[in-house]
Amino acid sequence: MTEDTLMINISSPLTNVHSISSKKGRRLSRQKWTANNTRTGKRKASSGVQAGGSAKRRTISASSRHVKPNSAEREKRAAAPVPKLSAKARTSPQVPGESKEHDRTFIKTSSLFRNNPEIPDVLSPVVTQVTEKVFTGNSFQELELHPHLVATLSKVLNVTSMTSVQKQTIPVLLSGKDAVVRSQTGSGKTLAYGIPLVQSLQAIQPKVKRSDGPLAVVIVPTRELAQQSFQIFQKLLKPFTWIVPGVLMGGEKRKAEKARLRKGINILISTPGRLVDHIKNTLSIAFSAVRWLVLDEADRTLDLGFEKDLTVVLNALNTAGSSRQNVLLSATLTEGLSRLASVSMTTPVYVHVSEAAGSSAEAAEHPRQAAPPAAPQVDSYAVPSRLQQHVVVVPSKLRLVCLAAVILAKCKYERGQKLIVFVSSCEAVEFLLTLLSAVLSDKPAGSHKPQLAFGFFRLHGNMQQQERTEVFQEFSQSQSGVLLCTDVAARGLDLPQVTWIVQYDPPVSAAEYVHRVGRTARIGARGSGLLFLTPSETAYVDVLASHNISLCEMKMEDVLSTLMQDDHFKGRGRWEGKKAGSRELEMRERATVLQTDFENFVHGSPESVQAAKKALQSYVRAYTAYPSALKHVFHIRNLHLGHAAKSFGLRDAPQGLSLAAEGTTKGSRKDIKRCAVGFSAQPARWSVNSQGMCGYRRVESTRGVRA
Ligand SMILES: Nc1ncnc2c1ncn2[C@@H]1O[C@H](COP(=O)(O)OP(=O)(O)OP(=O)(O)O)[C@@H](O)[C@H]1O
Repeated sequence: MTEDTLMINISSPLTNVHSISSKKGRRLSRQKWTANNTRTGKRKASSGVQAGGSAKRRTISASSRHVKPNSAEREKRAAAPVPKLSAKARTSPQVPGESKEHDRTFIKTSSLFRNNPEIPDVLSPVVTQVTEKVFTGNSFQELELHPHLVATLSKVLNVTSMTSVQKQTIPVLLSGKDAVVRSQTGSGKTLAYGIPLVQSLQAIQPKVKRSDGPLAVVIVPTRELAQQSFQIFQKLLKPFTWIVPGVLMGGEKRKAEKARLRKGINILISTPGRLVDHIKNTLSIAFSAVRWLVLDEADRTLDLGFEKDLTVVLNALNTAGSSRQNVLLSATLTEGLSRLASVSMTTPVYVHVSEAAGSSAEAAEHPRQAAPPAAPQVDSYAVPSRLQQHVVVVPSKLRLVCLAAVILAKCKYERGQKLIVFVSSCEAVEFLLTLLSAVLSDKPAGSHKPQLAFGFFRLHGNMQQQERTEVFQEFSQSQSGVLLCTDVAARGLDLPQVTWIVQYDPPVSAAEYVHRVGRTARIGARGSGLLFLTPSETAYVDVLASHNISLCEMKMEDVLSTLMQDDHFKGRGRWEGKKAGSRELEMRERATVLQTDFENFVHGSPESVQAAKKALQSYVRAYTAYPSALKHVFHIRNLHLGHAAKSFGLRDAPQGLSLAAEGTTKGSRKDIKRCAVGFSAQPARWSVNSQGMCGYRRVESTRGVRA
């Protein structure tokens, strides 16, 4: 046994893998790599707990990233008494059908709590958070809208008073002007453009006919947002049945879409790629009647590399020649968006709600015309005032158990909590879904069927469209549960009653942070966010602060303390009621038990090991692709591959980890566009140094990279 490893013997009934949802697709994907996977009857874990070992002290040194234990500390540890080990493992009650698995004894879990970098205190700079007032005291009746439209707003959409962005935007758009609209997430931007659009189309005489084709084109970055916007138009158009909305998006059958286009769609909602597809291949698409162009989440549409597609769309619209109103909206205006505004718009009105909120009432009444926003304002993002933002600093090795503890705390020990967990790749979403749902399930007494007290859902770009739609609807309607997803769910989605946003893998920019966290605390509701950072990534807090975003630190120990409520993860209970510090020691032991469960599960079958490796590979690949402006925070050389492997339930850093471009699947490319950068053109060779840290150098090989 190494200095770093000790064995404890934990016996608890272990369960078979189970499915967590009635959905066939999800069940199948889980069963794929879990069919042979049973958890061992004996769990042997190394807790790394020393009898006299108090919690590692935090230091305030922000520069101490990946600090190795100094020699004095190492000596102290070496000298510390090591708990006596049981020579023989206790066996757990045998579950029928698990006898073979029980032969797998003496599995070691190397210490979770040793050799971690020290956790610096997070000193979030003091910033003045930009806030916006969500509601105004003004009702829609004050506007000159069709009475049926006002009635629909209150009866069908259940809205009566205007939000700030609606109060400022609707009159501008009703007057026929172009607008660039920025207001915080969940503030009602969809209706801010939807209401004037419907008001203007219903007033056209003679009445609009299907055969007129598109009168309005609404472009959104994701399929789910396209569906969501389409549904809102369906509701708004209830009294105006002669106006037909329609949606076009990737993943749907082109032939069916062509048929609908032929029949006639008046309000066309589409993702950019699919619209370009139809512009190129569908004869019946004609833009001569278009009067409105709306780019919702316009900065994201550019981010995703759709700039080319947008150029095709704009050219097609411009060639058709009709004059039209242009509207760009986003909670995060960027330079790219302003550039686009100057390309496609004439003297737009800039509606910036946060500016107005902080300035005089008169300014609030009169949005600025034509002048683009001043530079500092562009970088200050407003976030909902009832959003509580937290950050937790967790060493790589402990990430997985901390995530599990957060999920248990919210979903098992509290009621009615709905979480969204953002991770960086499709592979990691799939892997975590299977792992967490298997390991965090309960097995009620007298039953061999594991049960989850809450549902897990997943959403990423590698899923079939039908399943994406089903999951989106299911999670929307669910009262509680956890949605594991990539950034496909970061923008625009209005999922009701989401209470927590967990950013397990940090986002690629402050703007993406704002959009992700904006899936909660919508339209004046409360909500919370938790950002996971490793000790080497704490400078990200300063990056966010430069955009006026302030986070409050949550201590890792507080997160892990949930495990004290869950006797599934009870070790031998050696620390119970003993001297001071015993609670922390027991908590560490429980964390180790949980990690051992994860590792046993992963190493229970070659398929699951493979899935873990694939997920780790995609994580590392995503890590290499943070933009250069964030390399001082997220640099691959700061990533400890062995520690990162632990957070995927792997006992060691895998050999031959391929980071080649060919390993990137179609879906993950879409979801983590950043990951494609640099691999195919200039492959790098990865290596792990004696401390297990990653490094890379450029190589000529086109076959990619190996650790
Ligand atoms: N005037 C209103 N009164 C009450 N609820 C409203 C009002 N306007 C919109 N809402 C509701 O607020 C929620 C958020 O609206 P919406 O999705 O349009 O926000 P958003 O500003 O576009 O957010 P994001 O920036 O995240 O896309 C929706 O559920 C919508 O029905």
